Parts: sequence; structure tokens; C-alpha cells
Amino acid sequence: MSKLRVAVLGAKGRIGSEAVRAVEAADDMELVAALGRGDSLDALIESGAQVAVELTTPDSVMDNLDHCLRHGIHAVVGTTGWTDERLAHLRGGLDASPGTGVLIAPNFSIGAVLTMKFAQLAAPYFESVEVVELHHPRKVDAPSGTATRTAQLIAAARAEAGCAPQPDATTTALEGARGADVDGVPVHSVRLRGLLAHQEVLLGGEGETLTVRHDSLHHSSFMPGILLGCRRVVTVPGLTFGLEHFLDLG
Ligand SMILES: NC(=O)C1=CN([C@@H]2O[C@H](COP(=O)(O)OP(=O)(O)OC[C@H]3O[C@@H](n4cnc5c(N)ncnc54)[C@H](OP(=O)(O)O)[C@@H]3O)[C@@H](O)[C@H]2O)C=CC1
Ligand SMILES: O=C(O)C1=N[C@H](C(=O)O)C[C@H](O)C1
Repeated sequence: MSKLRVAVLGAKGRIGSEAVRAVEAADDMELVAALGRGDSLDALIESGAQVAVELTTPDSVMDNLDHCLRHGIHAVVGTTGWTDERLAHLRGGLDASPGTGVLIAPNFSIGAVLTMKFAQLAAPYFESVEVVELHHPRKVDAPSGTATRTAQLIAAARAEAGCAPQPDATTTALEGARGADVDGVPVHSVRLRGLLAHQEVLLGGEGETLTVRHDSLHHSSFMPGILLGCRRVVTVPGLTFGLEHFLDLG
């Protein structure tokens, strides 16, 4: 059987370099290009890449995806910075490239995907819910893509269940003290040397609290999700947002 031809964009970065190794080690894949900033995207076409794994920066991802879609190359995207406007632009590109698939995964680790799922499930049953994400200090964006997505899922679950707004008597606060407001859910970002990628969802009700915590201790935690994404994205045209859609979570 022929191997899936995979390219990695952002190949010299923290997660990109790990992805290069993971694709090289996968029996059913061939690494056909490993591109860093400044490398020509023509290499994607010349190498015959079927899938591009996009692990660059929020300022680069859109141009890279535009290029992929113009040439019918599927994409597995871990890069953060997704807004409604960016998603609308991407959908336009996909409409013009029927048959091409793009997976955007705010987080490729199974534990993080499950954290989001558990938080979504629990959120309507507690009066209060806040998200704390903790990352290495070289991360350029805050809050993390995972925390933003988690808060959006929590807010949607609470809205669907008809939950009241969260109790909070704060009338005076130093700017930022209550975190960022993502759809009504406070999200707090910690940047600390020694950490990689961690998240806690704190839920509180009458006389009880529940904490859902996930820790990525090494970039290897993201690799099974990236490889799964590459295998599945070629069979699912259009936009898939979230790795959970490629997992059988019941
Ligand atoms: N979804 C997930 O599970 C995960 C997502 N991420 C996300 O992935 C992204 C990368 O993270 P991380 O590896 O830590 O960051 P790094 O800064 O270590 O890596 C990004 C790399 O991309 C390079 N780059 C920038 N622009 C381009 C371009 N146009 N073409 C090719 N390469 C380019 C950078 O080069 P230069 O240094 O010269 O700028 C750098 O080497 C972030 O958005 C992060 O949040 C990270 C981990 C897991
Ligand atoms: O920058 C990182 O490191 C990570 N970025 C992603 C995010 O912003 O959620 C995924 C993971 O948290 C690691």
C-alpha cells in the first residue's frame, strides 16, 4: 500500500520538530517536506504532499492554508489564533477547493480533548466555572487555543441548559484580576518556566467543587493526535474543528 505523503510546516519549532520525527517513524507515512520560516511553499507541490501539518504561528497560518487550499492539499492544523473572521475566510477557501479537508485541533492530546468533553458535560451542573491554563513562558498567545475552546464549549453547554449567569460580587478589581472573559467564562493564563501545557477547569456548586485537570508533560503527547489527524483528514472534505470528531468518544 502506498504511504501517505506528509509535509510539516514549522518544522524547526517545538512541536513541529517533534512532528517531523513522528511522521518519519510512522510506517504508513512518508515525510516529503519539512519547511521552516522563509522556505518556499512551492516545495509542498514539488514534493507531492497530500497533507500539510501546520504548526507555525498565528501570523503565518492563514497564508500557508490559503496556499494548501489553492493546490488541493489537505491540512492538519495545530496553530492557534482562530477567530470567527479567520474561520469564515477558511470556509471560503474550502468552498473553492471541494474535496479538500482541513482539521483544526485546538489540542491534539487525548487528555486535553477529554478535559474539554468532561468540562462541557459538568458545566450545567455547577453555578460557577472558571478555566486556568498554564504554559511555558515562550508561548506567544493568551489565552491558549485550548482554554478558549474549552470556555466556548462550557458557555454553549450552559446556555443550552438555561443556566443563570455565574455569581460574582466583584465591583472593583485591578484590570485582569478576574481573567479574560470568554463568552462569560473567566479564563486565567499563567506563564511559568518549567511548565509545558496544562489546564484546570474549576467548577463550584453548593458545598462542593470539582476540578478537571490535564497536564501535557512532553510534546510527544500531541503526536498520536497529529498522526490520526493526517490519516483521517484525507477522507473528510471541508472543515473539521476539534480532534474529538475523529475519535469515537461515545
Ligand atoms: N494543537 C496542539 O495540540 C498544539 C498547538 N500548538 C500550537 O502550535 C503553534 C507552534 O507552537 P510551538 O512549536 O510551541 O512554537 P515555535 O515558535 O517553537 O514554532 C513555530 C515555528 O514555526 C516557524 N514558522 C513561522 N512562520 C512560518 C512559516 N510561514 N512557514 C514555516 N515555518 C514558520 C517558526 O519560525 P521562527 O522561529 O523563525 O519564527 C518556528 O520555528 C502555536 O500556535 C502553538 O500554540 C503547540 C502545541 C500543541
Ligand atoms: O503553545 C503551546 O505550547 C500549546 N498550544 C496549544 C494551545 O494554545 O492550546 C495547545 C497546547 O496547550 C500547547
